[in-house]
Amino acid sequence: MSYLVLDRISKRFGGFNALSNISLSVERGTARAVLGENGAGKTTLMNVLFGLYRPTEGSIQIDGKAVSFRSPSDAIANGVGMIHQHMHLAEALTVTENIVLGLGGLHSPLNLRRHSAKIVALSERYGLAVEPDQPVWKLPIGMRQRVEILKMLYRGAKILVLDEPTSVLAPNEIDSFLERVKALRDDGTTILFVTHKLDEVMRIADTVSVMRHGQLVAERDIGQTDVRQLSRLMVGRDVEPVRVPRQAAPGGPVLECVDLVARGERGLTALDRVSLTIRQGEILGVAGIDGNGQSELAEIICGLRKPESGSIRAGATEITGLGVSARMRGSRIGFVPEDRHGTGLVLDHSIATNFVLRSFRRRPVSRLGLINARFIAEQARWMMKRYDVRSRSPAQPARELSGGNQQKIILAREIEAGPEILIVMQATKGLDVGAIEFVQRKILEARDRGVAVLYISTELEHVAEVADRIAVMHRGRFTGEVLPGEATAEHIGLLMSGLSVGEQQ
Ligand SMILES: Nc1ncnc2c1ncn2[C@@H]1O[C@H](COP(=O)(O)OP(=O)(O)OP(=O)(O)O)[C@@H](O)[C@H]1O
Repeated sequence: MSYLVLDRISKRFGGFNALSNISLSVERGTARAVLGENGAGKTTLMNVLFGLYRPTEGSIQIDGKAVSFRSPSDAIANGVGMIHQHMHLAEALTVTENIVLGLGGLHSPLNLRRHSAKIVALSERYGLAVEPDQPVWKLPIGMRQRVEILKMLYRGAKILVLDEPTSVLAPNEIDSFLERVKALRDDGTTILFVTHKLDEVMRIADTVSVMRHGQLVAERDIGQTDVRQLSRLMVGRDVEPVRVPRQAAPGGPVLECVDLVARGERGLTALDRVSLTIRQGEILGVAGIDGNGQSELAEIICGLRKPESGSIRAGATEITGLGVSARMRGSRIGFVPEDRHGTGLVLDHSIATNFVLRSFRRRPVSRLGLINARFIAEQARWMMKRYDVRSRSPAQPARELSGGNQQKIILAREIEAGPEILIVMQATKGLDVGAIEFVQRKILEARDRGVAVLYISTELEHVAEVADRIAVMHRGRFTGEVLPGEATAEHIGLLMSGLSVGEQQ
């Protein structure tokens, strides 16, 4: 019998079947990829395995023994650890404190030192280097993720569930992360990982399960399949990169930034004299490894952050000193932020309410301070259809939707406000191939209506698909500008790491 068996698992939320009769078996010391469109039920299935949800029907067996989890601590006690898409560490505590938090008996510094030594030994064994005494807020994302993994291994996890683990990592961190996962598997840990990235599946999975609409639709050994087949199994059709020929040449300048200088959270220079111009009906792509000033650039243009010096013009208007509401008013600037949960949506509010976050003070959404609920509901139905937001009702809280559907809500709200300038950060992160195609198409349609788009992403291949020009950012500066199709990924990669061609070792 297989090491892990999920037997006919179903999960209903109200009248909605999120999982229907899923049976899945994984051998010890192998890696199973779980693929599927946004909303297919992957996270729900993993949450059932980790004790966050109780299945409506079905059972779980580990190593031949029936188990039933009422909570994540039950799952952990039975050797199941999970690393979530959004990390759950206490920022103010150190790495060691985070790892041992909840284990009990930790009050003496001596105990902490003992734990620290064991954590270092564990991290060396798996090549998961961490600094035990550093507070978590000081750590880059990649290292935080290692802390989460160590936390689970420290509790004796034999089955590790990774939910879209690479979606938070920079391209240069992904390779070493995948190597670490392989090392864990080769050491006997059973891995289940959810991803949308088919190349990663091919690189580290031994077997793959494909889900669609809450059901298991296919299972393959990795040697029996390829990227094209998996993509078809996921979305039920072939998906090609979007190619939308432009309707007209770009017009005059719409957004002009000159010599923007800014400091980041820790007082270091985040932007070092950045200048850019985007014309009407043009997409300027900004590629770069996360944390090289992209967020600061977007926030300064939107008015969420003040530059130390430099100027910004939108059309003929100087907007440098204006706040965010003045810039958004009159629908000048649309913003799709990187942090969908914190900035993009109000998670506890309904889909319909999230659609009107920009416009609730204006007619026809409200009049004399009274909300027009009927209009909001009708508009929500229209927007959901137009943007393919899959949900049972406009009244469903945004929190309950899958990542791809949440992103479509933000995009719909920002594009339908009719902006002249659209700033999009990490538009495709965590999205399935079908949703990526959809989102890219909507952005290209906005371009063809004359919107000037700043498209910031760490996913280079997607920048190259939509941008008219690509500016590469490194340490707060533009290190080069290239035309998609003319520059190789290697050349852009060099610019991303601050080297020019010929400088590489
Ligand atoms: N707590 C909940 N209450 C109601 N519906 C939910 C809840 N959690 C998830 N759902 C619904 O279950 C379905 C599956 O969601 P799930 O998050 O598992 O999808 P996913 O495959 O992980 O998607 P993604 O790739 O976007 O993360 C979605 O339609 C979602 O709206």
